[in-house]
Amino acid sequence: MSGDKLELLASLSKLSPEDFEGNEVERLQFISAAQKVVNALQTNEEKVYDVTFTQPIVFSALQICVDLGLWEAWTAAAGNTKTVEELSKMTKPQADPNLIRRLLRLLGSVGIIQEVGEDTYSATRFSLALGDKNSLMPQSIQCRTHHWQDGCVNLPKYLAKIGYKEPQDAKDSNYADWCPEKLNFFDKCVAAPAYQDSFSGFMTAWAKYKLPWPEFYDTKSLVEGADLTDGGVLCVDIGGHHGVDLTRLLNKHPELPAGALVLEDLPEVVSGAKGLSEKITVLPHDMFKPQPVKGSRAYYFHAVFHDWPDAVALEVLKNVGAVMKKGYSKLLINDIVIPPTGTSSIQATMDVEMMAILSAYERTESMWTNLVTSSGFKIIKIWKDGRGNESLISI
Ligand SMILES: C[S@@+](CC[C@H](N)C(=O)[O-])C[C@H]1O[C@@H](n2cnc3c(N)ncnc32)[C@H](O)[C@@H]1O
Repeated sequence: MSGDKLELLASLSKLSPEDFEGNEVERLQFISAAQKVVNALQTNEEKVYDVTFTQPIVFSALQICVDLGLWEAWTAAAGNTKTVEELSKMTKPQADPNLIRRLLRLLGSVGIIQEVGEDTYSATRFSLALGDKNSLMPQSIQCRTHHWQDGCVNLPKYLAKIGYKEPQDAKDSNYADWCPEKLNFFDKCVAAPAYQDSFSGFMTAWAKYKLPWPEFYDTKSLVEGADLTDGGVLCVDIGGHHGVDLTRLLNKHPELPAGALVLEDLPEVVSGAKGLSEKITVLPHDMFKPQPVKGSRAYYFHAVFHDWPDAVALEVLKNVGAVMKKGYSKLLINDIVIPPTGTSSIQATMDVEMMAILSAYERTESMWTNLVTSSGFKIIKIWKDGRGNESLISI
């Protein structure tokens, strides 16, 4: 290889997130450019090998090491350099050392762990996180096994079965088609606590990654225009899961009184909300039933409408519209707005996964306008997160 290519390789291989000093847009542009380089350099045979052969088996190896408690034990041992023999002794039940050797060789070859010598490995930032439940990475791996994996495998068969119509039926979904009990996604989560836990872990990890909404939406004017006397409510977070978004709002406005923030989700979901501020009222509620909190300053939905096709989303909007106070209440929808061009792979993946799991979709600006106007609302402004992922639609 020529000297300048070697120099370029050497400097690129030293890059870390810290080199971008919190400039997320630049970091993401760099990743996208690096992926284009890989695409340009790979032959078709290498590409098909990677997508069809490498990626599925790498995932299996990750899950097996989660099941064997290997990541957890290795992280507890500070991720220190270990031999295959030592690592296989950490597994429970104790696995055959040669089985572990072969899995680790695969994971070393794709950079999940680092090979430092013959049969010897050290941990990486990612493998350490795989062994730390607080990072929510093990739960996220489990979530693919519980939910995404079979849904993705079934989608081609399901689409052929329904004549390649765009899935729009929230009940007769691809998920229900493959699920042994024929349940839909959220019903399966309610029926099987382990499935709810893995989904909650994945979603909490993803919520942590997102830019907090009070950083790109003007929450100050929301608070200043609110009447919080006599138990007035500032914000109801509908489908708010474990309350991360209300916590972020409270962190920005710590002066808010108790009761000003209301977290709503299904009972099986809000029961998992731990360590919330006492200022946040937790209200188990099914959003398909009439909204119990009337005249709040804001009704906030984050990544909720992307779970539902328009016909169902309209029912939810109707329930909220019925309790909003004219000229005072605001509807805030924090979700992806698919751009006309240049959709990121994160946004496009979310869109097609929503098809596979829920017969749902991400929406373009005109799709949002149609949905919102069909329920008698009007978009006032779309606030972008500045990172090219989500936007806050203020109505
Ligand atoms: C994709 S998650 C988004 C959670 C959270 N807003 C966030 O952004 O992290 C969708 C949420 O809608 C909730 N959900 C589903 N069906 C619901 C229903 N009928 N009533 C209330 N919440 C529901 C789920 O439990 C889940 O927490």
